[in-house]
Amino acid sequence: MAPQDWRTYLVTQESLSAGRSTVDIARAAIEGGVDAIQLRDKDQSARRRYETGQRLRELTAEAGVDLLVNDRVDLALAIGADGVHLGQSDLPVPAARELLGEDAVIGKSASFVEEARQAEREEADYLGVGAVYGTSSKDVPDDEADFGPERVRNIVDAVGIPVVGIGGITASNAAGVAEAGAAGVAVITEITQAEDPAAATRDLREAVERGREE
Ligand SMILES: Cc1ncc(COP(=O)(O)OP(=O)(O)O)c(N)n1
Ligand SMILES: Cc1nc(C(=O)O)sc1CCOP(=O)(O)O
Ligand SMILES: [Mg+2]
Repeated sequence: MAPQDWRTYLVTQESLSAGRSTVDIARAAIEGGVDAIQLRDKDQSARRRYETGQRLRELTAEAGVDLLVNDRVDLALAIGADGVHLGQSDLPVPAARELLGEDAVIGKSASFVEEARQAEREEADYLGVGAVYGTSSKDVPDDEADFGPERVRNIVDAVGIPVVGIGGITASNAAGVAEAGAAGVAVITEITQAEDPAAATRDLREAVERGREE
């Protein structure tokens, strides 16, 4: 599936998963109809993420869900992921493309219009734009924090590649992010901390669909 068709995108973080494993959360999110999963778990060793990534690859391949890896091109290659999500201080998109190949899906983080334009010039396939709302899942600098759907709209209007909103997104505010022009939403805790992660994924998807129709 292409990034413009992603409605819901799970970013994994086992330490925020209420005692459940990333593989169990991913399985439930797949049951709930998630479109893409990013292996993040930044606090874990490469070896541990490799082992988790192999399981995620099996599950996502069977379900037709896209699998991306946060930051690490080597890990993406090792587990046969569909692509990688790069931040502002990671490898430039063309260097990652050289290693992963033309078919890889490469996403880039952008919090400002100029970062978004630069990512598009580098031929990123999609943008992760945040933090749209307040989040305690990651430390975000003040000028990138809780900027609201208006900045999502500004970025969507400035580029021609799909935008995924991230940061503090829940089923209650996701429609507003989609209404601002985002193709979909990426979340950690809305799914990982939910009592029922499959239902949380379904609720998020419904909210995005509603926002897209506005
Ligand atoms: C979909 C998506 N968007 C943005 C990010 C943030 O990436 P980055 O800025 O590199 O921060 P870390 O996640 O690496 O801490 C993301 N991971 N996914
Ligand atoms: C990984 C990440 N990146 C962000 C950014 O703004 O780039 S915010 C974030 C954490 C998202 O977690 P939650 O859905 O629990 O708020
Ligand atoms: Mg990163």
